[in-house]
Amino acid sequence: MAQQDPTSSQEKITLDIGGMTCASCSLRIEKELSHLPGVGLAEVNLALEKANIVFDPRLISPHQFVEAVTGIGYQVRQETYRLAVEGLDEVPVKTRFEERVAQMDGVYKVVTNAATGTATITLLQGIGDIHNVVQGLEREGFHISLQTDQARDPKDAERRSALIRLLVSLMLTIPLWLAMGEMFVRVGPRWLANPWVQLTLATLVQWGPGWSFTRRAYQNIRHGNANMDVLVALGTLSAWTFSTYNVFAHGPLFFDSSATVITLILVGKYLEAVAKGRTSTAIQEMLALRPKTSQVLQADGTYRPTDVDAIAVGQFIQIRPGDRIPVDGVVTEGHGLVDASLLTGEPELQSVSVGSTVSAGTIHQGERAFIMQAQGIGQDTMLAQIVRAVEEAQAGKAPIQRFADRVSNVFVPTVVALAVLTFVLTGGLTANWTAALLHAVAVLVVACPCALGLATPTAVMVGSGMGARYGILYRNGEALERVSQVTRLAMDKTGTLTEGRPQVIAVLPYGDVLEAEVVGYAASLEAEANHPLSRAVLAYAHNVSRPAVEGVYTEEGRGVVGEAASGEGTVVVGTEALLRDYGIIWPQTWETSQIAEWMQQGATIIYVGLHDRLLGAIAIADRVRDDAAFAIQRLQANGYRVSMLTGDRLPSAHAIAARVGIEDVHAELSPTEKAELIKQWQAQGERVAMVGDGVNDAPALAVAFVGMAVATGSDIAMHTADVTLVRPEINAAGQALLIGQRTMAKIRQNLFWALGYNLVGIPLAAFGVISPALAGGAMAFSSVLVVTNSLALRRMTIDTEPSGHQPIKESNKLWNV
Ligand SMILES: Nc1ncnc2c1ncn2[C@@H]1O[C@H](COP(=O)(O)OP(=O)(O)OP(=O)(O)O)[C@@H](O)[C@H]1O
Ligand SMILES: [Cu+]
Repeated sequence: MAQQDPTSSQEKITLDIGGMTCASCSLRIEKELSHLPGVGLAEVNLALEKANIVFDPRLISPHQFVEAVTGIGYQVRQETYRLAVEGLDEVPVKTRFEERVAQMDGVYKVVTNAATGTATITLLQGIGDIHNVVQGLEREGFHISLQTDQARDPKDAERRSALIRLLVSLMLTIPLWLAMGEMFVRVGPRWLANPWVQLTLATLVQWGPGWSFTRRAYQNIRHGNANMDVLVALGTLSAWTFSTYNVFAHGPLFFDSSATVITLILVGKYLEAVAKGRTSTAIQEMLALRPKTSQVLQADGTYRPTDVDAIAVGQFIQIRPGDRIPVDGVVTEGHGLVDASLLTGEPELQSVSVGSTVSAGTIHQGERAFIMQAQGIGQDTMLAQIVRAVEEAQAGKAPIQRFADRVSNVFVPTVVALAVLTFVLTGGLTANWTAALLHAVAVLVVACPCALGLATPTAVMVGSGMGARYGILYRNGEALERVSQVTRLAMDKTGTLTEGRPQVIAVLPYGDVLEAEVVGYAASLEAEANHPLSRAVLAYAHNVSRPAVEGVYTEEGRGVVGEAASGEGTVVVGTEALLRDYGIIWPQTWETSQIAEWMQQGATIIYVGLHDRLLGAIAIADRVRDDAAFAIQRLQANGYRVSMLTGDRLPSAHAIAARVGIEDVHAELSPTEKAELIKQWQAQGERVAMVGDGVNDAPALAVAFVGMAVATGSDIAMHTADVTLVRPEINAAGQALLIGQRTMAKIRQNLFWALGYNLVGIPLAAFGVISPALAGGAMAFSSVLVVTNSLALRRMTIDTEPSGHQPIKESNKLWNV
């Protein structure tokens, strides 16, 4: 596989695809793209209208993707911008400009006009960002102004023209209904019954608003594909052709059928598009969290409103009460009260002061303004990362969809065959070829491949959007599906069940060793390590002198080792076993009762040794997360087995486990042993979700059926985890499982409905129980129903109280100093 070849480079792009009507379309595009050279993976999402492509940029360029997609009759949506460029009338400037622009990310086409001094740049939607292009060009020394700031969303235009088509179609069809009614109830003007009037109206519908179906059907058939349009076009065209023939042959007319089917399907498709648009509201809401302008410090010392896109790293920004924070950064003056609920789902306001980090998209709810300095802008902000993560999850396919894809692949040909069969059998048996044709037409238009195609992706979109609202990010549709099957949770102790902000609570020097010596040596080593325990030691040792050490390295899950620069020997900090391994002689009787007592209270003990001498021990305690006990109890009440895995000693582990209500404790595990244990459980048929913070549990996260990473700090780019919990709460793990279950239930419901609809609808149509017009209406609304059903997921309540159980009300204070 290309990804495993170290010499190949992989890039990923997302294209916006237009013109798809059902799963046959998305599968066809997928096939076309994945057969291109240099493409590793191509996934096309029908609901989002997006194609995700992983490719090797040295073998293929995005231009070829666009050609491939348009070549089989679909469009890649583009955005067009006009720029005024200074000096464009000089040939060298013009040439250089064209060269530069063409090389920029996402630029599909550039057309310059020397006479007007303007350039028209076409960007591929989803890849190109006009602000980046403009900034890049300005860095190259061009003087540019953007004339149309916001490209019109091509989807809006599509939707508008769809609405116009549907209204035109409706206006032309209503007279046909009246003509129909006239035959029965004798109302309405007589001339409507005139065959020529009917022919005119139906022809206008068929070749006006209905042309889009015929055109796309033709394009599909020409490329060896059969999609929904083929069914609609075949059905309506045969009704129309036969009626037209009958105008001359004086036979029965059923122009109203073809026109009604077209009108109803246009209505259905329009409603479907509107509903599909709503499945991504979670992301749009998140993007709207960014303000347009903010108060940025100018050279003259005043704060003035500045476009958020123009904020640079290092600039100072004034955040007034009620302001939205524009970029990621750190507070440099004053303090604030930040509401991050829309970003992470965390309901409580966080108070921030000088040195605290703040994230773009959060809201300042305090009384007074504070000043922050920009650190992360644009695509680097946590908000941007979250949005990207959600978008990626939404675009990917859940495994359950493969089933729908398989059905879709043969769906249209099967339906066409059934329609032919209906025509031949009904005609042959009854000799009524008019009825035979009507039945066949009904079969063609009642069959709905779109509901089947939309069943999974719309639910995945709404589900992952719901997750984002609660600060739960699924890596892809597969992760969403997997969490629904979890049977057991393995919880890491440090940083997961506890807050991951451990503090030194006591130092116990051995013999006549000085406390400063114990702390000093420990700090020298810990300065080079990256472990929550290191931070605790360093914070405690901030005014203790640290002896120089060399060649420091980390013994994963055991401690840190180095050489004293003074030549006194090896310095070791970590577990008792580690110190023994390095030849430190353990004193027979030494304060063991004191240490045991600390461990009983949940503290972690680390030891410090030099050469062969024990210098002492440091006790470090971490607060248990506020909601841990409640969340664990809730998980257990919901039937999950919960276990604790830790590298720490058993007594300390038991102390914490008792506090949160976990009975199954596995202590003194190395990172690989944690992974082994999970493998063992999985071999016994359990599906394990490992919840960890990514420090020393990456192997376990990787082997687990589901890896859930509790995000620490502002780095949520945890690409190895299936689920990232942005909100630092254990309860989020349970909510992640719940959202997965609900989403999968919704998908099953959708698939059941979509399949059942076709299984019932097609026979009914074949036996003439439903007329073609009714069939068309049913088909249109069945897909609307599927999307609406997915949207109902948004109303799911993720309550935070356990059902029937009271949260344990126990003091969370770990240490009584
Ligand atoms: N940087 C370090 N300094 C000192 N001791 C360490 C260090 N890293 C690990 N240790 C020792 O090794 C033990 C196991 O470490 P490990 O990182 O595997 O687990 P942990 O952080 O205690 O807990 P958990 O496994 O729950 O995350 C720790 O309890 C500690 O005694
Ligand atoms: Cu349909």
